[in-house]
Amino acid sequence: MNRPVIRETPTSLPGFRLWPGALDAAAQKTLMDQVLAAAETAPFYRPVTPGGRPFSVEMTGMGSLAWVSDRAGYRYQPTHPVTGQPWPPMPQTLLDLWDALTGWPAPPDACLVNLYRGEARMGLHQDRDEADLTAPVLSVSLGDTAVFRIGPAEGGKTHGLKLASGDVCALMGPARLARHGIDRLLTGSSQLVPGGGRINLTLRRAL
Ligand SMILES: O=C(O)CCC(=O)C(=O)O
Ligand SMILES: [Fe+2]
Repeated sequence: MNRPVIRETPTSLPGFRLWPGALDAAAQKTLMDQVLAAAETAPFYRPVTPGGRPFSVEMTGMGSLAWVSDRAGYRYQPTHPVTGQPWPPMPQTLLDLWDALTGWPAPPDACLVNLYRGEARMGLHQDRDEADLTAPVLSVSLGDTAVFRIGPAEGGKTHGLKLASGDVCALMGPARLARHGIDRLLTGSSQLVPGGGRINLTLRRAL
């Protein structure tokens, strides 16, 4: 993978960091191919909320753990909930990206892969199922541009910004528990995802 672009967009939320175009077209394609290869053994599936409502997003995972949701709740687990098999390994390119951008001394152990198609969205939430809530969350966008919404942990005003293919952002430090979600996709804005849509990779330290 090419060295990430160090250009960074300042944002009004301390600890929220955005690297527009961190992955160039070639790096996006390489990563897309790695995700598609992983999805051959760990297929995308549609989780349900603890209340039994299907997510509009389909998910899979990579790494020793991945986040799952079902009637029993939210958690990280070492196996795919449908196949029962271990998650495929996390590509080295993602481990390198984590190092380069977060500088966190320990590697991520979990990569959640979200697939958004059509009207799929993700409601405002905090990422707080991880053991150490001081470790960063690093998020990579591939495919269609999405309108991402983010605001302070405590509530109050949120703002929307576009995340395009190749953009990388992080929730770190004072923004680690920021509320965030995906309002909608700009459908057809990219051809990277076969069949259309957007893939988001979220690297975290679960344990
Ligand atoms: O798709 C995104 O950019 C956000 C995903 C997210 O917030 C999550 O999976 O927790
Ligand atoms: Fe999240």
